[in-house]
Amino acid sequence: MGIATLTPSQDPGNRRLHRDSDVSYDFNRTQKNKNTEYHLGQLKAKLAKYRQQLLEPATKSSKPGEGFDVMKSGDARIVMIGFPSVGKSTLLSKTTKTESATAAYEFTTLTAIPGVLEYQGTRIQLLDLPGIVEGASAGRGRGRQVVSVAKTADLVLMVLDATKSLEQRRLLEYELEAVGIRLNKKRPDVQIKKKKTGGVTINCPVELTMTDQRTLRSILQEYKIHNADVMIREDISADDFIDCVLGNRKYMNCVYAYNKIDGVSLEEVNRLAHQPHTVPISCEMDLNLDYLIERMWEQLDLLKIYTKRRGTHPDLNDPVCMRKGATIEHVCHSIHRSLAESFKYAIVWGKSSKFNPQPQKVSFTHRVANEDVVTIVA
Ligand SMILES: Nc1nc2c(ncn2[C@@H]2O[C@H](COP(=O)(O)OP(=O)(O)OP(=O)(O)O)[C@@H](O)[C@H]2O)c(=O)[nH]1
Ligand SMILES: [K+]
Ligand SMILES: [Mg+2]
Repeated sequence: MGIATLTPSQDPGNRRLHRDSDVSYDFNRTQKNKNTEYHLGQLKAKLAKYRQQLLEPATKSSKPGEGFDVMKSGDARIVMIGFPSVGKSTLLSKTTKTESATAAYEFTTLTAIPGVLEYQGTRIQLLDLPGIVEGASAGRGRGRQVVSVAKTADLVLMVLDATKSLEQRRLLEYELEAVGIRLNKKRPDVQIKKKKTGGVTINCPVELTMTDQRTLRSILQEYKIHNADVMIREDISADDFIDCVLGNRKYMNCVYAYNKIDGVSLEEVNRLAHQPHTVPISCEMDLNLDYLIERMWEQLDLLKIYTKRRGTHPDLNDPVCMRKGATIEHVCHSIHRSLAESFKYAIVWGKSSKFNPQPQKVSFTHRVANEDVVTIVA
């Protein structure tokens, strides 16, 4: 039992505390941990602020055209991130009709090269990029350009060399995290509403096991937020909270592809295959590439929308693919450019219909759900 449940009225004079040395020891330790966590929380808030300042001038001064300006095309974009010579270009050449130069030396690829993956009736842009090096996010090599292109993707494909040290994955994750990308993580359920006066109120119906309100308040103070209503609906850490205060984090899905498994033991392949979001492949020997594409497609989380002309059956063979959060307006645009102009209303059947299984008449701003059937009335 936690000592915190004892109130003075339940235990006058704290007799139990004095008699039970184990408990008092625990109490001290908990107190000490709490202080450590508090100071660590403050330190992290300062660090995050400092990093942000480091990143800002570069983002502002970068002129259009300085990055890799490749037009987005197709239903979604996947960006390949990896160290030099792990096989990114080989993978692009194997899975798309685009040839990207490959060679045994590092930095063969010096710019962004787009290819198109065709899968399940969808066209997905796969972007080959230069390899990045440690310190990329701080400006080494073309690292900053590469990691900023990563932000434009719907999915990050981290390409790793199965014959190299396992450290490489953590190093790459660090580079992406440094520019505000969070991989395979949901945006924490936290709302911060700034006010003019009234101080800080923290509403938290769940128990916080990784941090406490004192730490969260000090983080707000660090960012000069002195008046705000904060609503926390899940057990977050101090880092999560800093992410929410900064508000510019990008939460992205990521698939880890370990290439060159032709050079490692079966045990190693087995171990890699059991890690979350991980697919072992060999580009050279054409191993597991189909499965990689299947897994990436799943992680893209696209919505399939079936269109139906009035008085006919829906066309189940040719869905329109949309990103999560898409509205009827997006559906119109992807059917035909001019459809949005003559739009009157739409009828939806499926999960997004308020009357499901009955249809609903909706407007431009209605959000569609996966496998909805939509009729556009123009
Ligand atoms: N053994 C083995 N070698 C591979 C495999 N895939 C690629 N390679 C080799 O790895 C080397 C680098 O491949 P690239 O595709 O140029 O690698 P990259 O990641 O695009 O490299 P940069 O553009 O320089 O960053 C080439 O010599 C490829 O032949 C594989 O599955 N197994
Ligand atoms: K190479
Ligand atoms: Mg390359």
